[in-house]
Amino acid sequence: MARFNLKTSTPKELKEVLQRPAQKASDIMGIVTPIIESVKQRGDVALIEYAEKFDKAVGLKSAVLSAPFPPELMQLPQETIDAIDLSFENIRKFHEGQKEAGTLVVETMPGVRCSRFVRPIERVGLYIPGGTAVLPSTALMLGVPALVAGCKKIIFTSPPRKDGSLTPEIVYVAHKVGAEAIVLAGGAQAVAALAYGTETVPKVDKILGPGNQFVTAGKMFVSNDTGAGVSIDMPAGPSEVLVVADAEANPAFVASDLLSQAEHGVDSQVILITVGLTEEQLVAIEEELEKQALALPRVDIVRGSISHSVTLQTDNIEEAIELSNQYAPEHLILQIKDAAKAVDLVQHAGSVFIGHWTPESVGDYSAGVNHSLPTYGYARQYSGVNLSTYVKHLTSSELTEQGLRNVGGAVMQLAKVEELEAHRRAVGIRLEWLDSRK
Ligand SMILES: NC(=O)c1ccc[n+]([C@@H]2O[C@H](COP(=O)([O-])OP(=O)(O)OC[C@H]3O[C@@H](n4cnc5c(N)ncnc54)[C@H](O)[C@@H]3O)[C@@H](O)[C@H]2O)c1
Ligand SMILES: N[C@H](CO)Cc1c[nH]c[nH+]1
Ligand SMILES: [Zn+2]
Repeated sequence: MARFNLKTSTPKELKEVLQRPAQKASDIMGIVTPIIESVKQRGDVALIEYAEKFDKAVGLKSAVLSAPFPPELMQLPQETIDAIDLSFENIRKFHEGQKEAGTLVVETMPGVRCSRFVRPIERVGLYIPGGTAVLPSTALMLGVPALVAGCKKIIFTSPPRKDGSLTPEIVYVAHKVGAEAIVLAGGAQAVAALAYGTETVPKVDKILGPGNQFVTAGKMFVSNDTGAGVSIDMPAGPSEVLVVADAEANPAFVASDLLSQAEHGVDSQVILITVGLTEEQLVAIEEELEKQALALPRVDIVRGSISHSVTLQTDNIEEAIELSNQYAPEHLILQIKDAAKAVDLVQHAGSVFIGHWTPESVGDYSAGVNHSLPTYGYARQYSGVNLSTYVKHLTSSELTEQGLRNVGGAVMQLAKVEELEAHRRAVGIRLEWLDSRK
């Protein structure tokens, strides 16, 4: 990885090296717009055609597999079932813990009661990536909170395999979370099917899930189409990790964490920020990186992602976290002395992994935190998927006669300022009625 030193680099240089590779790509919208239009116009036929074209899936008779899912489609080794079940439970517990205590009620003035309460989003479409790697863990990360939140209709979508089938792990998770159907489609076409509906794909209210640039662009497109009436979770694109390591960090652990995200795709990006390391310590990490990378089955993908990844050298933790905040990584790993304390300095990150015994992989699969997180620097303004991603907050107001007397004057005055006479009268007519009874 190319090295840069905070002391000798200009702010312009730093901005440049911290740019995401995906942001350098051009005209993705130009590619996804005709795909979305085609699904809108031609429905299932288009889905099946795109599955043949992009996923090389043959023999697809239907674009949808509906529940109840046949047991033969979810045959799995017992150790995989056990791993899914354990992860399911941890994810369920953590998201269950996020439930709000109940209705929030505030009496803003005597007789003026304002409340806020929660309702689940009824129909959710969950995108499970399946291009370079099939990710049943994402099915867990998206499906379990939907179940906990009480969403009525859960629809999965994932690219089919070349023989037109789905991986049994995804079918098993769909069954466990009570999904109604699995759409056999990936990319922007899957997003379009969920947003507009087709002959067999039910339209949903919200689309969630990570994916490559085509998926992310598709989600952005449909969420901007007021005719679609669909929202999205966030832009969750190519995986990224930023590791902060000081002299206490084990070079082998640091390298393994960088590689765990580098292997996702050539457009993944991994950043290492070192704190006060000697040349010898830096070289030790670089050597580990090379040694471990060469032993990986996905070494070619790693070569691609490492080619646009960098090491930044700093002198202290404050500088390191400041740079990390500037980058706003999807995952931030702190392999430093007193790592838990440094979390106070973190302003922008999707999910933080604290200390030497917390590899990011535990969050990807089984710890309980969600792995569907904002990338491209959107951790500045978006949260990762969590229970609130699946619900809406409604508010209510309830006034007594006294309450209307207390607040009515202000309402009438502001309505007058805005020259909205009917608004003013809706209050005035009631106050007059109350006065007439005196
Ligand atoms: N941010 C997160 O929380 C998070 C979580 C998990 C995975 N990820 C990321 O999700 C991504 C998954 O990407 P993936 O590619 O493996 O799977 P994917 O399912 O997102 O994309 C595969 C689909 O892309 C479409 N596609 C491929 N080439 C195309 C082209 N030339 N034109 C139009 N459409 C095309 C096809 O329809 C295909 O089905 C990875 O980058 C991974 O790092 C992110
Ligand atoms: N690290 C990915 C999120 O960026 C999620 C994942 C799934 N499987 C393995 N990892
Ligand atoms: Zn991962």
